[in-house]
Amino acid sequence: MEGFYLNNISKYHSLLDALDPVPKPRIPHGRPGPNMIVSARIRPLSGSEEFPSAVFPRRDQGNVIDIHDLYNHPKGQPILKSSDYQVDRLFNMNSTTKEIYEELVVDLVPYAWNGGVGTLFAYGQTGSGKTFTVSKVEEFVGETLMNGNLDGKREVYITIIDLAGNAAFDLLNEREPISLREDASGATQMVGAQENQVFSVDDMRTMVERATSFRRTAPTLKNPASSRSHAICRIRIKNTVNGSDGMLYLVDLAGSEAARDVAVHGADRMRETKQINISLSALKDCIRAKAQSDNAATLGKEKLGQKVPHIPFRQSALTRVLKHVFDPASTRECRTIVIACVNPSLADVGPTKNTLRFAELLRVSIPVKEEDTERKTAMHWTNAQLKEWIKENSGNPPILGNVVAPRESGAQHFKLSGQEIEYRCQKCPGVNRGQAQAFRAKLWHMYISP
Ligand SMILES: Nc1ncnc2c1ncn2[C@@H]1O[C@H](COP(=O)(O)OP(=O)(O)OP(=O)(O)O)[C@@H](O)[C@H]1O
Repeated sequence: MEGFYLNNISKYHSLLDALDPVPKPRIPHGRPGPNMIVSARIRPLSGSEEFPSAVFPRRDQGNVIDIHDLYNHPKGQPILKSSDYQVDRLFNMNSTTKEIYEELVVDLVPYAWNGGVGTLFAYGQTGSGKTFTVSKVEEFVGETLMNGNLDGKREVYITIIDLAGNAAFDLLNEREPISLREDASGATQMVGAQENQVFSVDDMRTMVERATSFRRTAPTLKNPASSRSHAICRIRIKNTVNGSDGMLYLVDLAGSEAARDVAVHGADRMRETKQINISLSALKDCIRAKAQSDNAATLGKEKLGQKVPHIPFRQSALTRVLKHVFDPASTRECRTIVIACVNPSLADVGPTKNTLRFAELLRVSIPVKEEDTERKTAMHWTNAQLKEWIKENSGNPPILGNVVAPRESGAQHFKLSGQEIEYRCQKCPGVNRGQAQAFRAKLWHMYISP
């Protein structure tokens, strides 16, 4: 496949140039639930990358990511196959980890400081930037915890382990094997793992670096130092006065690798890849089931006696350690942040689509109709109200030429942010009330709400 892409790079560029410059709008299907945010980070192409980017983020248009793949049409010329995906938060090639930390992660720290359980996962294909992101986030978390700006007195302890298949190892103790056992309360304990107290930012940095040096890596086609295990950094924030301890779990998952990527390696590597993929698949099942269960709770389905999904957290060591995130019986409040990491290269477009398809599945979506009164109002405006709203909200530069007089068909034309838009009201032939409302919602979403 890479040969096909390589031979058709100029064709790819010409197909991209011919694309409609106004991307397809995407109607949001809801807004994120309070306890789970699903984000994506697109890393820059590396200097040595021979393929162009196939990933086009639209951060200011509802966090949509367009992917343009090249399809080898059996009966003729290659054609573009385009798809788009939407996440709750999107970070593009220029975003720094500091920005990601400040926009997405920083709130988890005071949340855990005050007794909550916060978890961050980075997942994605091998070489997509998971370790790059999580290791920096760990450093920033250390700074926030240790800078003395959080109220109250706490003690901070850190444990860092890695999981390879069902075996677990202590990365703060030279990768000594440890065991995972359930205690009487059903919580999974990392038996034998060191828990070190952290007194300063430097302490935290040193421990994270030590753990990284013991992490198991091996070269893959995409990454010469690919992490072949899942690393879990657990930070326990002990409340020495009262209340329960807060927890932060920062999880750098092993990269998913397609069989073709490991084809050059031996049977052991194939087995290892299979193990990684099995545990990632178990994790996906659990996060997905949890998202559905949260959705059901939000919509009140469980009250109506409808079945809530079973969460299979016993399927792997990884999901057992992270049981608190999924366990419906848990009484502790948890917040989870998912970062889907993406390498934008055209050669990686297949795994990228898988990563983003899964990110979409994880989103807990609270229906906009029921929850977002502002949007609900937007959907019920009259045409005169819509005109007024466009006039007032089109920002800078304002709508050019204002709203053009209605045409015979009943359609109105106006320019918003430099783009000509045709608004079709319900008087237009073939447009019913619902479609007119949906169109207003689309406008709202694309141009105003983000
Ligand atoms: N946002 C970024 N900016 C610059 N370089 C990056 C970025 N993200 C990743 N890289 C670089 O890309 C390479 C692969 O990144 P990294 O090791 O974090 O990938 P990974 O997803 O953890 O891979 P694996 O699953 O194989 O361990 C590294 O050389 C890293 O420095």
